[in-house]
Order: sequence, then structure tokens, then C-alpha cells
Amino acid sequence: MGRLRRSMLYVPGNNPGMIRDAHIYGSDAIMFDLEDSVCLYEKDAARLLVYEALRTYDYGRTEVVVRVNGLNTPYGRGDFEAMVRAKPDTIRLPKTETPEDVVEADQLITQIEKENGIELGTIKLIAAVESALGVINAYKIAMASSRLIGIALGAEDFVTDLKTTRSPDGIELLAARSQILFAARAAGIDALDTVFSDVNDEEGFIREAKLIKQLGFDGKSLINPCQINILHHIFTPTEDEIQKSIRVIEAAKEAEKRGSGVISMDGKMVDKPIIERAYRLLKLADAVYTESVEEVWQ
Ligand SMILES: CC(C)(COP(=O)(O)OP(=O)(O)OC[C@H]1O[C@@H](n2cnc3c(N)ncnc32)[C@H](O)[C@@H]1OP(=O)(O)O)[C@@H](O)C(=O)NCCC(=O)NCCSC(=O)C[C@@](O)(CC(=O)O)C(=O)O
Ligand SMILES: [Mg+2]
Repeated sequence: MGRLRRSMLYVPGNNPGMIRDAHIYGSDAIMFDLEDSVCLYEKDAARLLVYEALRTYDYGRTEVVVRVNGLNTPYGRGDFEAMVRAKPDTIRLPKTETPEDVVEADQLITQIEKENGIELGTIKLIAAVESALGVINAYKIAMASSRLIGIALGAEDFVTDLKTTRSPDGIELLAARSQILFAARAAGIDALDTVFSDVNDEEGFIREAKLIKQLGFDGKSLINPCQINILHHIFTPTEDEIQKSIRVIEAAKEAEKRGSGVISMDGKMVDKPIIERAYRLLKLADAVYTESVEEVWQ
């Protein structure tokens, strides 16, 4: 199983206190932001702060992502020049609308890696889709670079582009979330959901996190540490789910021994996709509990 990306905590790039301790909250990834959480007159300071932080601090197992300004802004190129040299794990490209946006970023990263003796392909990419055009192009975007490890939704910008607002049940996002999921699964990369902006609305956050888990997302961008454990709980397989998956796999192994293609458990037919889901759940549980699930059901 690749990296867990259940939680990706946005950290404003111009806030030294938040930058230093960001990984202690236990999110799977931290995302230093040089874009929309940083005002225009602090863009240079944020770039320098994040550059120095990446070269100073050890963020351990936490994936380090930097959201740069787009290459169509006065800050984009400078962000890439600094951040590729600072070597985060991943760069997040905001407001991606076309596959050409991704190719341009990929080529610039390759050029800077070459100039600095960094192994080609070191820096990975996440493409954030935040407009109608971006959603329409989602699959082409997801396929546009081998550096891509994920495609994400940016709902605040997206609903503005749609001329609507965000609602508690997220009906306005369903088509975009589905498109992004289809693109991610077809391209074999992660599907990452957008932020939930009301830090004090725990119920609303839980509702949205359960919805995106049911849709099939791999994880969600967060804006506050208080959201991390709630999200992890929702994205962690329950004991019942683990035990049921173990029984499915045992039934499959039994049927294989009998040379039978038909597997039944509790009187219900168990077919290939169900077995695949059982293995995937155990791998997720394994990654989360960092125990060897193999020992549990062998
Ligand atoms: C919302 C608030 C101001 C509340 O502050 P408060 O101070 O009231 O929070 P408290 O809970 O009191 O903090 C308790 C302790 O946690 C520390 N702490 C808080 N937040 C922390 C954090 N994020 N990272 C590390 N540490 C943190 C804090 O320093 C304190 O530490 P300490 O003092 O030591 O106890 C704060 O969270 C915050 O700024 N969030 C980030 C907002 C942000 O980045 N927005 C841009 C990205 S979205 C976007 O652009 C839209 C998008 O693009 C998205 C997409 O693409 O998906 C689209 O289009 O949709
Ligand atoms: Mg945005």
C-alpha cells in the first residue's frame, strides 16, 4: 500500500509558529501554503520561511507538501525555483485547469532538478482542480505527468466559479467529486477532497468526511489540527470490518483448497470484487495500525 493520505493539514506559509510544529498533530501530510492563505505583501516572506523550514526541520514520516502559486501568477516561478531546491516530498499545483498546466509544471521541476543535481522525478505533484474547466479536464489532468500522486478538489474556488455557495449536504460538489474520483481511479492516483471551512462545526465535518469516504476518496485537506483525529477515526477500518474481511479471505482460501470457484459465507455468495475489497481493507488497517495483518489471519 502506498502512503496514507487520509489527512493533509494546510499550514499558512507565513506563520513560523505553525510551520515549526505542524507535524506534531499527527496528520498523514502537512501542506505549507504559499498561495491563498498568504496575502500579497507576505508572498516573499512565506516562500523564504518555508524554504528555510524545509532545510532546517525534520518532519519525520509526515509527508511534506507545498502549495505553490500558479505559474500564471507573478510568484509561481519563484516558488518553484525555491521549493524544488528545498525538496518537499510533493508540490501541489493550485487551480489546475488543463493538462498543459501540469506539463508546464512538470517540465519546470525537471529543469530545476537537473540544474541542482537532484535525481529526476524526486519531486511529486498533486493537481488541485478548482474550476468547472478543471473538472471537465480532470482525467486528462490526472494522466498528464508521471509525477502526479494525486488529484484534489478545491471547493471554495470551485463553487465561486460555478456562481453558487457551499451547502451542508454538498449537493453542489457531487458531480465534481465524482469526476475527480473517476479521473483518479482511472489514472491510478489518489483522490483528495477539499477543506471543510467551519472549524467549530464538528457535526458538519463528520457528515462531510463520512460522505467522501463513502464516495471512495483517499483523504481530505484540513485547515485545523482538531479535524485530524476525527477524520482518521472515520477512515480507519473498524474491528468488525477487519474480522469480516478476515473471514472472507479464509472462506476464499477454503474454496480454493476444495477447488471450488463458488465461495459462500453465512449463506451469501462471495465473489472476486468482495475478496479484493477484503484485502484492500486489511492493507489499510495494516497501514493504520502498523501491525502485520498477515499474522492475524494466517
Ligand atoms: C482557521 C484558523 C485561522 C483557526 O485558527 P485558531 O488559532 O483559532 O485555531 P486554534 O484551534 O485555536 O489553534 C489551536 C492550535 O493549533 C494551531 N493551529 C491552528 N491551525 C493550524 C494549522 N492549520 N496548522 C498548524 N497549526 C495550527 C494554532 O497555532 C494553535 O497552536 P498553539 O497556539 O500552539 O496552541 C487556523 O486553523 C488556520 O489558519 N488554518 C489554516 C487555514 C488555511 O491554510 N487556509 C488556506 C487553505 S484552504 C483554501 O485555500 C481553499 C481551497 O483552495 C482549499 C483546497 O484547495 O482544498 C479551496 O479553493 O477550496
Ligand atoms: Mg482554492
